[in-house]
Amino acid sequence: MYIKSEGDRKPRAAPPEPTRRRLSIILTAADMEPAPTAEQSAEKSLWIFGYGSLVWKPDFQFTSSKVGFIQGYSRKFWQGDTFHRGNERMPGRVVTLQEDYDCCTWGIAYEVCGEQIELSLQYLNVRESVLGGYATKIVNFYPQDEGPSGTIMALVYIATPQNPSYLGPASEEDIAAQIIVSSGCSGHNIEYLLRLADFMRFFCPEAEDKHLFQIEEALIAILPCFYSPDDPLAVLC
Ligand SMILES: N[C@@H](CCC(=O)N[C@@H](CS)C(=O)NCC(=O)O)C(=O)O
Repeated sequence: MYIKSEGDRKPRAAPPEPTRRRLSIILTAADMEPAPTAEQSAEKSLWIFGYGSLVWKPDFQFTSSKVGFIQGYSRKFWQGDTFHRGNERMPGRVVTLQEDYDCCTWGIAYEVCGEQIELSLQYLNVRESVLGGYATKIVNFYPQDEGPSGTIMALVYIATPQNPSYLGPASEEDIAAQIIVSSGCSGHNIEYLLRLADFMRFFCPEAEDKHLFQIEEALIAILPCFYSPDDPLAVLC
């Protein structure tokens, strides 16, 4: 099943060969854990959909994960961040979801079972809501390569325009310029952008995301030193 993604459908040019380090970071998040045991299957489970840093840094225990998408939203670098990727004087820019009927947003859904549920929600409440300004919502998640019958209800964290850190729309060039000068407790804002772009290139090559890749292109145009065919993150790591 393929839902029209943001922008055009044509696959992008073949991505640069991923270096082992970059792909190993992304694979950690997307690695399929062993099938749940019978006891786990009998346990309660919750699915959590990630579309920003959660696709490459979930940092909570989960039982399984699936790459896929949610419908009716587009991913935008419209949320300010004064902790993880910025500070009060120079807020960074991280992603949130904008309601957009014709679009879908790709990411990873993580299944948490049993005690993983409370532990993951406690952790994400601090990381996403307390420190990030995100609120929770329940959405339908469509796993890659599964039909409509495979739809899964998932929890997602969205930063609405009502939260105090919301920055709203800006040109991709201005967003790139803000990302270049921002860094916070979790690292540089450039890393946040490039790891998300890497995830999309390697796990969702068919799912165009114009906003994300235009920001990446604008950043590379400003700082060509940050982009070498083998590892754009070399300078940061
Ligand atoms: N809720 C989105 C965005 C999450 C996100 O990027 N949140 C920021 C909070 S401002 C974060 O956790 N950053 C951690 C980091 O940048 O390493 C997701 O599902 O991935």
